[in-house]
Amino acid sequence: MNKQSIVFTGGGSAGHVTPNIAIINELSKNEWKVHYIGSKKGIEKELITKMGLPYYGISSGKLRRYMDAENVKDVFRVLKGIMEARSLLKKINPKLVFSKGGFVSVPVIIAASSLKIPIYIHESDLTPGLANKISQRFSTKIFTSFEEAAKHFPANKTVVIGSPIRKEIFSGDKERGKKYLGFTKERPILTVMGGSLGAKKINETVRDSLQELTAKYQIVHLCGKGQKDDSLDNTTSYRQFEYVNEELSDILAATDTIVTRGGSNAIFEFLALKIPMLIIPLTKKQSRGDQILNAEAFTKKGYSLTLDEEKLTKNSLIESLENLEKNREKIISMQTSPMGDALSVLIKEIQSNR
Ligand SMILES: CC(=O)N[C@H]1[C@@H](OP(=O)(O)OP(=O)(O)OC[C@H]2O[C@@H](n3ccc(=O)[nH]c3=O)[C@H](O)[C@@H]2O)O[C@H](CO)[C@@H](O)[C@@H]1O
Repeated sequence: MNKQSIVFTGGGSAGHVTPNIAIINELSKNEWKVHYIGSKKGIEKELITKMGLPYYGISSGKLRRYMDAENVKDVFRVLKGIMEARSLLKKINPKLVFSKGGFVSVPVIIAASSLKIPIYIHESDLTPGLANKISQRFSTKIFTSFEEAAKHFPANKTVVIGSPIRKEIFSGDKERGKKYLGFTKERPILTVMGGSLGAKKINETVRDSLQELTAKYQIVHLCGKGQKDDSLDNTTSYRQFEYVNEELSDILAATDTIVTRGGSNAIFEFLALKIPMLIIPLTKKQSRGDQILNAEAFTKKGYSLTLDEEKLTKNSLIESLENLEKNREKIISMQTSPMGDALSVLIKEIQSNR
C-alpha cells in the first residue's frame, strides 16, 4: 500500500502534544508516514522522539500580548521558523498538516498555507489561544473540544467533537497502579496534577497540608519538571513524580479523587474516567484566563468543583476536598460527556485526505 505523509505540529506544553499522540497512535502505519515539526527544546521533542518518529525542530518565538523588547527578536524567530517549515514541508510533501496549537504551530501553518497544503487545527480550550486565533484563517477545518469554543471560529469550517483522548488512558489497571505506587488498600488515593509544567502554589499548599491529607488519603503528586522536593521522599503515603508517561493510566485507574489545574486535556481525561475533581485554574495574572473558563464550564455541568488560586490555602484546600467527597456520587453521576468519540471522528477526517 502506498504511504502518504502527514505532518503534526504543536507544543510548548504537554497539552499541545498529547492529543497529537492520541491521533498518531491510531493512524495506520501502513497508510501514513508521520512527521512532527516542533520547537527545538519544548516538551514535544522529548515526547515525540521517544516514539521513534522523525522530529524536526524549528525556530519559534513566543507570541506575547504585551510590549516587550523580546517581541522584536521573536518576529525574526517566527520568520526564520516559517522559512525552515517551508523547506521541510516541500521535502516531506504531506497530504495534510494537523496542528494542536502552541506558539511553534504558527510558522508551520503559515508555511503550509503558502504551499496550499490542507490544514486541520484542534482547539482544546473554551476560548482560542493566540496561536489558533492566528491559525484559523489559514485552516481548512477547525475542531474544538468545547461546544462553547465554536462561536469563536467561522461556522462553515468548525466542528465540535470533544477531546481526542489517548486510548491507553482507558487501559489502566487499578492493582498494577497501587503496586507501582507501593500503596495499600486502606485509604483512597488522591492524585494531584499541577498541569504538565507543574504549579508552584498548588505544589506548596499540598506539601504544607501533607499531615492532614495523608490522614485521609494516599497521595500521588505529579509536580512538574524540576519541582520535586527530595526532602519528602520518605514521607509515608506520599509519592512524587515530575512527569509520568506509560504509568499514568495505571495511576489514574487507582485514583479516587483528583486535584488539578484547569488544562483542557487533563480535565477531559478525568471526565472520561469519571473521577471527581477539584479544579484550581491558572489565574488571570499568569495566563489569558482559559483555565478559569474551562473550570467554570465543567463545574456548571456538575463534573467538578472549582477553587480559585487566590483563595487557595491549606484550610480551603482541605475544606474543598471535604465538599468534593460529600458530593462524589452526585458528581460521578453527572460525568457523562454529551460528545462522542473525538478520536474516531478525527481519524475518519484524516483518512478522507488519502
Ligand atoms: C500553563 C499553560 O499554558 N497551560 C495550558 C496547557 O496546559 P497543559 O500543557 O498542562 O495541558 P493539559 O492539562 O491540557 O494536558 C496535559 C497533558 O499531559 C498529560 N500528563 C500530565 C502530567 C503527567 O505527569 N503525565 C501526563 O501524561 C495529561 O494526561 C494531559 O494529556 O494547555 C492546555 C490545553 O490547551 C491549556 O488548557 C492550559 O491552560
